[in-house]
Amino acid sequence: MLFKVEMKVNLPHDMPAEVAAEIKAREKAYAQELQTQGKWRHLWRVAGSYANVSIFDVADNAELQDLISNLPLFPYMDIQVAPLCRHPSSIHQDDR
Ligand SMILES: O=C(O)C[C@H]1C=CC(=O)O1
Repeated sequence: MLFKVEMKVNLPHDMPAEVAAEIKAREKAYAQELQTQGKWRHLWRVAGSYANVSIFDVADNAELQDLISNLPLFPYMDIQVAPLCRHPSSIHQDDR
């Protein structure tokens, strides 16, 4: 199942820089592992914002919840999720 996930990061302004850097490093490693597994299909920065638009390919809602809630930045993000389905005009056969 495909999901569009929009994440906006809101780190506390008083968070020490080294704490933020450590969380971001863990987030990057986790995000890259999920991309390697094919579960995090697309990851795009929203220009001008500390936010991203992502496409996840997971078995079901429960797996998406599990993956997202384990993001190291999860406590500091506003997240919006939308389920996707194939567009009838799409020429991409791998869209599901
Ligand atoms: O930077 C972000 O958009 C937040 C988060 C998503 C992937 C990652 O490495 O950090």
